[in-house]
Amino acid sequence: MTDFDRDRLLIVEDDDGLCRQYRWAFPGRTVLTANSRSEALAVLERERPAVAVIDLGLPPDPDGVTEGFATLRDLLSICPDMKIIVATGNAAKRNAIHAIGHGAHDFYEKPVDIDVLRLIVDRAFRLFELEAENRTLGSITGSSPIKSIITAAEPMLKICRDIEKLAQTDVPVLLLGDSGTGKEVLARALHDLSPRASGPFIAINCGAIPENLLESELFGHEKGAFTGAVRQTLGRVELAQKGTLFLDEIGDLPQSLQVKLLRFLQEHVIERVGGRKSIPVDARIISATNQNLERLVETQQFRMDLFYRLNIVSVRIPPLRERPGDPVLLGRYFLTRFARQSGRRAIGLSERAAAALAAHSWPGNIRELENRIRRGAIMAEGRFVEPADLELAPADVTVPDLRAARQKAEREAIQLAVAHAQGSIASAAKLLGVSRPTLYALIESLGIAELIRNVYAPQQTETVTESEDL
Ligand SMILES: Nc1ncnc2c1ncn2[C@@H]1O[C@H](COP(=O)(O)OP(=O)(O)OP(=O)(O)O)[C@@H](O)[C@H]1O
Repeated sequence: MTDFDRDRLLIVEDDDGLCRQYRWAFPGRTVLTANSRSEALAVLERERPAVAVIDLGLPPDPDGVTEGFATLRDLLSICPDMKIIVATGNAAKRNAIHAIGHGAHDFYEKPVDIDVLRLIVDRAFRLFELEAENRTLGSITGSSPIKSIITAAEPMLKICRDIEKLAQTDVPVLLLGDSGTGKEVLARALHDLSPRASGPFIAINCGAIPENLLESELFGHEKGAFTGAVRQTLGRVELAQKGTLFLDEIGDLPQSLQVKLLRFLQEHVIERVGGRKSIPVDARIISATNQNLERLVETQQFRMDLFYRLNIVSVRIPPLRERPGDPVLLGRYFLTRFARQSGRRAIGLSERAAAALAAHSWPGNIRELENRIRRGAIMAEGRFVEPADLELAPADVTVPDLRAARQKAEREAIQLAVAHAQGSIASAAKLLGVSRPTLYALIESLGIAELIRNVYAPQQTETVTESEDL
């Protein structure tokens, strides 16, 4: 959902008196109020506020926080860009921190100090504005430097950086990756970022065209070259003059045409079918395949000399299951896009649907994800797409909590340091930048004393075994 109203503030609060107070507290902004989660969602859909303040204690659980958290989750599922500030009663800092962990922008403690809240709200609006500008400039691409590539996964970000560098050169690039991993999107990005961007980008799928038509499709033909050749026709290679030629499924190129393509790569000239003239063509070549070209070379189905010409630089694109976080990021992106294209109301991914996306193995990669989300956007009955709408089995919603993640990291760091220090706790403490007693305490609290004793420090004198501290 993109068309937010940048001055609308949603207050979700079940106390009518407080609601009235809030209405006067933000001059210059349109304050919308809701008493419950369902009202908040209705207002969100109608008015699209950029910032919300929600009381965690909402009916039917006014003394607890479950309904407040459910509201936070639902609002963010529909509008992940929205800035949400949570109000916590009774100095319950733990809840506030928990809320931030679940995507809230900020929190404040009740009773309300309007001046403080106004500052927090102003800051949230400012941040929203800035992010909105960034989104317009760079579209919602995760943190990807290339507009058309939505990703936040490190291996793909590295590829985007490589593509940016390769775009400045004219070397042939071979894109390797399974079907639907985005080879064509990357080929186009390579062209768009290159000095050839104002020239044509011409793609041809070598596997999709029958062999007897492929030659003329690639190199063109003269009038009368064969029955039915009623006029001169330019081939894709020639059409790519001053631009980029993208040869998809290059592994399917028949042997006879491999020779002709090789000649073009060596001499930068082509001959149309039925023609005698050599025509110079200046085109950058990008090829792609999901086959193992080296194997095809070994079995002599693909010419080795052509392979080396095409494979000056190769880029291996990881399958979607090896891009942590991307299924959900891309899922939200496609959902927003489909809702906008079809003019339907905005819907979000339920927590269960996000977990199912993250757990699925994506044999069809991004094309499969796109199709499933398209289906989900049509089938969803409520405000949220559920796993069944995506034809996915529900997965466990197990988000690792921060404490467990920290303990795991600490455990690993300590084991590494003790191993490095060959069992000396004093040296390990130095390596880790903590005092020796602190390290002993940590080892004990993490329950790894025995492991350290037995595995990492079997022969040391100064080990955990004889620790005076433990
Ligand atoms: N990182 C990405 N961000 C957004 N959309 C993507 C991304 N990667 C791929 N897509 C979309 O996924 C679909 C499949 O991508 P693409 O056609 O580039 O894959 P491919 O590897 O060339 O597939 P094939 O080998 O089957 O031709 C396209 O609709 C494309 O727009």
